[in-house]
Order: sequence, then structure tokens, then C-alpha cells
Amino acid sequence: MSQSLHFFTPSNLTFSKQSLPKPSCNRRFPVTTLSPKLISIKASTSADPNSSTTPPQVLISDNGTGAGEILSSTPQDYDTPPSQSFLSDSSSIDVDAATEVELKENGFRSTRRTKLVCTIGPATCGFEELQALAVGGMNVARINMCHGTREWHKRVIERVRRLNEEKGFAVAIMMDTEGSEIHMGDLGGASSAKAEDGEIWTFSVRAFDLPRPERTINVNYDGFAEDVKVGDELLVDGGMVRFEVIEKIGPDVKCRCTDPGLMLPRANLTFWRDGSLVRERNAMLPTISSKDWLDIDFGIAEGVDFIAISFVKSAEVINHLKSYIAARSRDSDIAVIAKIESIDSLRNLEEIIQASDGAMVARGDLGAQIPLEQVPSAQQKIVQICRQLNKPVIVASQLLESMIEYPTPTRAEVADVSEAVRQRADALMLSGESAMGQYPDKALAVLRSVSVRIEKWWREEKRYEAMELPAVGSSFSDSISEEICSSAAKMANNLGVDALFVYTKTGHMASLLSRCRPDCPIFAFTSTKSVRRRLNLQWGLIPFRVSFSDDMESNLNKTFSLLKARGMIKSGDLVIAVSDMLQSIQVMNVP
Ligand SMILES: Nc1ncnc2c1ncn2[C@@H]1O[C@H](COP(=O)(O)OP(=O)(O)O)[C@@H](O)[C@H]1O
Ligand SMILES: C=C(OP(=O)(O)O)C(=O)O
Ligand SMILES: [K+]
Ligand SMILES: [Mg+2]
Repeated sequence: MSQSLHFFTPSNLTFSKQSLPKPSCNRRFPVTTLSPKLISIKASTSADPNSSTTPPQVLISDNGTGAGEILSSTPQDYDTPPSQSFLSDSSSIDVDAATEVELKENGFRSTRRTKLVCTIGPATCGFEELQALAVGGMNVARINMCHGTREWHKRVIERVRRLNEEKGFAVAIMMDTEGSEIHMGDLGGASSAKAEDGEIWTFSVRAFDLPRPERTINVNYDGFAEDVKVGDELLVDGGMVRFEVIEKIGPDVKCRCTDPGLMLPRANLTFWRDGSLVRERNAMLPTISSKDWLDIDFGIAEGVDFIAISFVKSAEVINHLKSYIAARSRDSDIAVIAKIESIDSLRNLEEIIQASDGAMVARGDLGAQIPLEQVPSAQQKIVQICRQLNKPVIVASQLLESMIEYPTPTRAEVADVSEAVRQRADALMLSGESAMGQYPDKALAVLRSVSVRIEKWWREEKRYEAMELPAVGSSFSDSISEEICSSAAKMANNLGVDALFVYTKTGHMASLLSRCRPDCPIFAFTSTKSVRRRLNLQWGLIPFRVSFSDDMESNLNKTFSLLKARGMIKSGDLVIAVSDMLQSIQVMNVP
């Protein structure tokens, strides 16, 4: 028995009960059990002009049941076209192997809603290590183009893709650009360099011979010696180590260490004068350097899912990059993530986020550009704006910094992770913890367990302030979608349903549901692997790849049957379904 709320459009007005295409190949239960009962009607503009004309597709062949055998044998990124689908009489549905295990173990009410991004580095670049992260819940693998060679990154991408193909994961790939900011060289291959109090170090644009002379640091920015002044404070990695500039000799800048510490290869450098960040010539450097453009070409060629842009200053660069990608990539479905890590990005926050497909609170560099005590409020603001503008947001850097060296986090780190989860950020990111730390799997496990615990606490206690979610779309059809999603989410909370189902071609309806942060998980069904991987970054979405038609009733029948066969749902579960083909809300028990 199901109940539904339809928003009738000229296209779906013709979609009468009698004309519904007969659902095919579902032998598990009769379709009549699902006949929707109409409870409300509203006329509106058109949703999808093809909604009543496209014949239903059949879900493509399935043979996998175990977590390791889920992936169908079709390696291409797109479904079998409808005509071919009709030829198949069996069905398949793809879901990330780790998610499937989690769904079965914990039941879907308790699945993790917060997504996890892991930076891949020397500690995790091998196939086995990547697999361990995927099993541990990594949703997105991040490669930082600031480090390593393109060849190295290419191998990592290949391994992640192989993991997805062979082991049934759906890990997305995010490429992060180096950006034009000033940083140290790679320390001649050393893993770190220790600066002691009072030591004199030379920072220079000169390339030093190997082995690197003692107490020398190469700097990547040609104007460095000209821009700094004697008396300036030089901060490594936002102040992890500090120096005072004492003398300039040609390209060499002599500095005295005032706060000792460990310097990592390619650590970021900023200089301060009279208590303010010096932003002279380096602030004029382009956001995307010529090297970044080559890396972006590489990312497009490799088909990465996300490109994160470092040190974004304005919306312009995002728009430029998006048109560049659209012109070059076949299906232009690479999402652009704006890293908020500079004073300029904070100034133009709304327009940058509006232009982007998501944002990252890049606290590492942000904390080097604004006083540390201002970082938490900036984080809260960025997370809130992203939610309002319906863009996924990642909270990044130093979440579990001590776990680079130790197997347990500090209480303060757990509190920091909890706060990001409580703010309902879409995703949390590991940097050094997973790239070069000693306990990458343990760090990921901490993010996972803290996320699940805080999410549960939030649902039980309902300790949240209701957030006004403004309209994001411009057309009347967009408004209908937004209203449907917010109503569906509200109904799901009030009725205590087990899951929201959303059938979405582009992922937009799924993101609108995610934005409402409902109590139950959201099963997002989409027909392309790339959309499914992109949905991996968004809060509460469990992305499935399945081919589906514009006929909701047959979609539901088939999905129920496939999910039941896989043990992911059971008869009696209460579900609310929406789709971007037919503007309706249906409430039903799984037959
Ligand atoms: N591809 C890589 N090759 C070597 N080391 C890496 C790589 N990616 C990350 N790392 C190491 O992990 C640390 C943390 O990564 P990340 O936060 O992404 O970079 P950064 O510290 O430059 O901001 C880096 O400082 C570097 O030591
Ligand atoms: C994520 C960040 O950027 P990157 O690691 O590339 O410096 C950051 O600065 O916090
Ligand atoms: K970077
Ligand atoms: Mg940064």
C-alpha cells in the first residue's frame, strides 16, 4: 500500500494509470501492491518533456551478491543503452562494497552520513593500502599535486580505478592543485628538517646542490628575496616553525629561528610585517599557475571526479575553469571545489561558493592567513553558506594531526571532529594522517566512529537549530523540486521512515534532499557511475548505480526487488520516494 503526492505537469498529466508501461521482469511481487493512492494534485510547469514517452528500462545483468563481487561486468562509465537493456532479463544494482557491508551490519538507520576524504601519499599509495582505506570507509581519494610527479599520481588513480572495478568500491578521485602560493622546496628528498631555537637558516630561490647544505631551504617564488624585509617574521606551515629575517644577501635570505619545530617538504611559507600578513607581489600571482593548468589537463585526461582549486580569490577563476573543463571534457562532469584558504576567499565567499560545485575549509593555509582564533568562526560560516547554497563542503586539515605519529587521537582532536560533524559538514578530510602518517587506517576509523556517534546523538537529542534554507534554483520547476525535497525530508522525519529514495539523473534532486539533512539515510539511484561517484561527497547519500526509467512504479518495484535480494532492505520498511522525472512524493512500505 502506498500513498503519493503528485505535482502534475503537462507531461505527466498524460501519465494515466492505464497508460503506465507494464513493468517488466519483476517476478518477486506483483506491481499492484504498489499502486499509488493520489492524495493531492497541483498543476505546474513541465519537468521532463520525455517523462511519459520514454519506455521503461530494465536493470542490467547481475551476478554479484558478496561485497567483493558487486561490480557488473560493464567497465564503461554509462549504462547499456535502453534498447540493449531491454534485451536483458536479469537485473543489477551497484553500491559501494564498504557501504553495503555497513548497511547490513548496522541497519540503514545507523549508516554514516558524514563522508570521508583521504589524502593519498607515500603511506597509502599501494593497492593494499588503498584497499584498506576503501574498506575503512574512504569515499574520496585526494591527490595533492603539490607533491609527487604526475606519473606517481597517475599510478594512484589507476589503482583506485582498479579497486573500484575489481572490488566493487565507488571511491571518487579529487585532484588538488598546487596553486601559486609560496612554499619551500622538497628538502632534497628528506622527510623533514628540524629547526632549533636561535639557529640561522638560509632561505633562497637558488637551487642547492645535493646533498642539500645544512640549514638551507629552497623557496619556489622568484620574488622572495625582493619582497621580504629585514625584521619580517617568516612562518613555516602557518606558524608551526617561525623565523625572523636578519639579513638579505642577493637571492639569499638569512633568518633566525624563533619558534623551533619540524619543517615538512614543500611546507607553505608566509611572511608577516608589523603583525599583518604581507600580501604584495605574491598576492598578484594567478590562482591557477601554468603548472596547475598542466595538472588540470592531466586531471581531465584521467577523468578525475573533482578538481579542488587552491587559494581561490574570486568567482571569476572558478567560472573560467568550469568553462575550460566543459570545453575539454567529453561529459564535463568534473566538479570544481573551491578551497577557502585565503583572506581574499573569505572576502568573496558567497560569490565563490555560488560559482563552485563545492568548497573546502582548508584550515591549514587559512590558519596561516588569519589569526588562528578566527578559524573556527570562519569554518562555521563557510559550512553554513555551503548548506544554504546547496554545495557540498569539506572540513580539512589537522583534524587528527597527532595521529601522524600516535595511534590514538587527543581529546581535543576528537572534539574538533565532533564539532565538524555537529555542524553537519558533508565531508571530513585527512591530510598528513593518511598521506604520510603511521596510522592511516586508525585515523580513518576514528573519523568513522566519531561521525557515527555524533550523528546518532544529534538524531536522538535533536540538538539542532532549524536552518532557513533559501530557494536556490531560478525556475519554477526548480522551486517545485526544492519544495518536494524539503516536504519529503520533513515527512520522513515526522513519520520516522526508514529511508528516502531518490531517482536522479544528474544528482540534483539527491543533493536537495541531502541539504535538508533528514534523520533517515537517502538512497540515491542514478544511472551513471560518474554521478554516483560525485554523490559520494554529499552528506547522507548512499549512491547506487542502476538503470531506471521514467516510470516510477516500475523503478520502485525493481529497486525493492534488487535491494531485497541483496538483503539491504526488507518487507515492511517504510520508504518515501521522490524523483526528478516525475514530480511526486510517494510513501510506502516495502512489499
Ligand atoms: N604525493 C605525495 N608524495 C609525497 N608526500 C606527500 C604526497 N601527498 C602528501 N604528502 C605528504 O603529506 C603531507 C600532508 O599532505 P597535504 O596536507 O596534502 O600537503 P601540504 O602539507 O603540502 O598541505 C605533506 O606535507 C607531505 O609531506
Ligand atoms: C587542505 C589544504 O590545502 P593544502 O593541503 O593543499 O595546503 C589546507 O591548506 O588546509
Ligand atoms: K594543494
Ligand atoms: Mg592549502
